[in-house]
Amino acid sequence: MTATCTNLDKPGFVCVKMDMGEEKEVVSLGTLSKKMDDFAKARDWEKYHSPRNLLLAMVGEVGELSEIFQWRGEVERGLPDWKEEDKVHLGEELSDVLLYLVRLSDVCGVDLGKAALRKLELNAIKYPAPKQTDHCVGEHSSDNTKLTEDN
Ligand SMILES: Nc1ccn([C@H]2C[C@H](O)[C@@H](COP(=O)(O)OP(=O)(O)OP(=O)(O)O)O2)c(=O)n1
Repeated sequence: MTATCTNLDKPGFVCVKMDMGEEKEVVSLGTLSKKMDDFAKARDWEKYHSPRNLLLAMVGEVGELSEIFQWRGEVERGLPDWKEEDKVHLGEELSDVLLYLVRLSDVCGVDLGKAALRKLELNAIKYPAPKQTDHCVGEHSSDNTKLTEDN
């Protein structure tokens, strides 16, 4: 990722220029956090958005998310056999969990993006990637990245 710019046509989206030159539209955690704050303020719901309430609400939504997978047996990546409406429902429940998580982090004064990046670094130290053998290592560093991403 090399540069970002605000996409004026699509509020909430940020256009990110990737290393290979292509552009991608993404939504930042900061945007979600701000929108949740606006949502709560507009309804005078800030008094309900205490850390404990938000945590319980999030856990409730994790339960709703779990129900979607309940009794289905193992599910293939990409959900190729799912109906479109089930995928939409999945997106809604995933969003509820994310929105409460973002809001919880916000009211606790935790910068979730920063904390998550730091945690990824700690994870990499705790679980080092296996050393690549001559057989695996390609000529370019991007080959090494690919190996890590696939793991
Ligand atoms: N006090 C509240 C209540 C709701 N929401 C927002 C965050 C969630 O994204 C969504 C949750 O709404 P519901 O509690 O109505 O839950 P569902 O949308 O899952 O509906 P249902 O439980 O009927 O399936 O609304 C919120 O911020 N604060």
